[in-house]
Amino acid sequence: MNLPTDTPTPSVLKVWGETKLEGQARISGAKNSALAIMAGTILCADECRLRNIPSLVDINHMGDVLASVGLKLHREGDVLEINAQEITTSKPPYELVSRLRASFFVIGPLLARLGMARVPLPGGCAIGARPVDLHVRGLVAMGAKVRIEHGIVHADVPGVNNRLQGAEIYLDYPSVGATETILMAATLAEGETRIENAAREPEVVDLANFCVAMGAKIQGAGTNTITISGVPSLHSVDYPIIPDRIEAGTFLVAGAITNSEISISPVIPEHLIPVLAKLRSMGLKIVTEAPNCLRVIPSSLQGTDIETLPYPGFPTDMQAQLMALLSLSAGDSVITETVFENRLRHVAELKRMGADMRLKGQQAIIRGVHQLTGAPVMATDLRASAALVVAGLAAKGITTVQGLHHLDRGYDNLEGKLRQLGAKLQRVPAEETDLLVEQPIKV
Ligand SMILES: CC(=O)N[C@H]1[C@@H](OP(=O)(O)OP(=O)(O)OC[C@H]2O[C@@H](n3ccc(=O)[nH]c3=O)[C@H](O)[C@@H]2O)O[C@H](CO)[C@@H](O)[C@@H]1O
Ligand SMILES: C=C(OP(=O)(O)O)C(=O)O
Repeated sequence: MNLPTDTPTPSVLKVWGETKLEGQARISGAKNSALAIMAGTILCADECRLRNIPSLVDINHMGDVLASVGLKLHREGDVLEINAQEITTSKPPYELVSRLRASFFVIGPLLARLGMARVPLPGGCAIGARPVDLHVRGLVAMGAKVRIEHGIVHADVPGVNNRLQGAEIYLDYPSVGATETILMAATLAEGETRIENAAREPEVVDLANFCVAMGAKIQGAGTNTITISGVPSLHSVDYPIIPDRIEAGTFLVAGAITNSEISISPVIPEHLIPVLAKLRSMGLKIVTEAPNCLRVIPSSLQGTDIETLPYPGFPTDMQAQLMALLSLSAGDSVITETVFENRLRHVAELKRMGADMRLKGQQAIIRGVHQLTGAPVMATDLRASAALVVAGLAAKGITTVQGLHHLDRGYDNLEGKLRQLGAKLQRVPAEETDLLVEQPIKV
């Protein structure tokens, strides 16, 4: 595929602080929609054309996973054509699958198309244990025989026609990935599948809309009960990916933390409801300039409490960025991370920059300070990397962010887009800076 390659490592990002931003940021297609929909193209024995695909290392890696099972991919700009007419194997290799979480989502479509799949346990951000038991239980309920051996999930559909059977599936937790795996598998199953306690995230709805555009029969996506009536086959489609609500939220925080007036588009404001509600409750003025364009206006900000939850609750993928903002907001705040058990490691890094915060179990307790100061910091996961960059834009002096492979996984040209708004950032080889983080600090 004609996609960006991994960042040559090690390099670090120097961020000059006390920046004012100005202008409009263009929001790319949603990473988590694009990745699931790329897996979904396996369902169609023809060519699919996906538009608004972001330029990300994760997309590149997902492309490699699809190519490894025989799909043909061609990318030009933000258009990605995927032809799944021929699938040569049901076994994507560990080296590719282990690079990202979403690679595991191919198990549902592979099983639906071929009646068998051999998929290694996935990778992704080290933000928790992230088991796949809910995915597997859903497939088993639909008639698959599944065993996990040597880190590989072996799934087979017994019977003469190798077709999964519709089933009633209750998810113990509204997992995004499990909902997507089961939804895709069910599109080609025999009979009706009902997913109860399904995830309601906009990316799940986008995947369902994509499947419906290919001829699938799906009702209820976006609610906690999704019903899928299996069809024998799906047809090719030309489909645009929704804008990335997490990238949009990150830019809103970038504007707020630097006391700047910027606008962002295209966005679907409805997808940002929990983020907008929280930002507005902190005192941030955000106006709708056009149906798909939001403008953030400089405002003095008050601390607040945040609890991450499945959609329409506050998204865990915006937690780190909000923490950066709360570190500079007046008064006390408490952030409770309920979705992933290991997603507060940026607390230690923000403390390096002078933030007043401490960890108590799954909570970060924050006391707003007047100023952060630039420091060498380490990105511990994807959204932590963005949080450190936006904190660096506000801080006094230079912040040097290491661990950029996280940033490149999920942000389409964040530096370029910020630079266009007037920020000063530069990627330099690690050896050209003497500010590297050596010791983790105690929280
Ligand atoms: C590629 C992608 O779309 N990634 C998103 C997706 O991840 P992902 O699909 O992995 O997230 P899930 O919603 O599945 O995970 C939520 C919680 O459920 C647990 N769980 C999940 C599956 C399972 O079989 N068993 C189980 O216990 C997880 O460990 C986690 O604690 O949704 C997350 C929650 O909005 C986002 O942070 C990720 O950015
Ligand atoms: C956690 C994330 O991604 P993934 O599920 O791919 O690790 C994320 O997008 O913040």
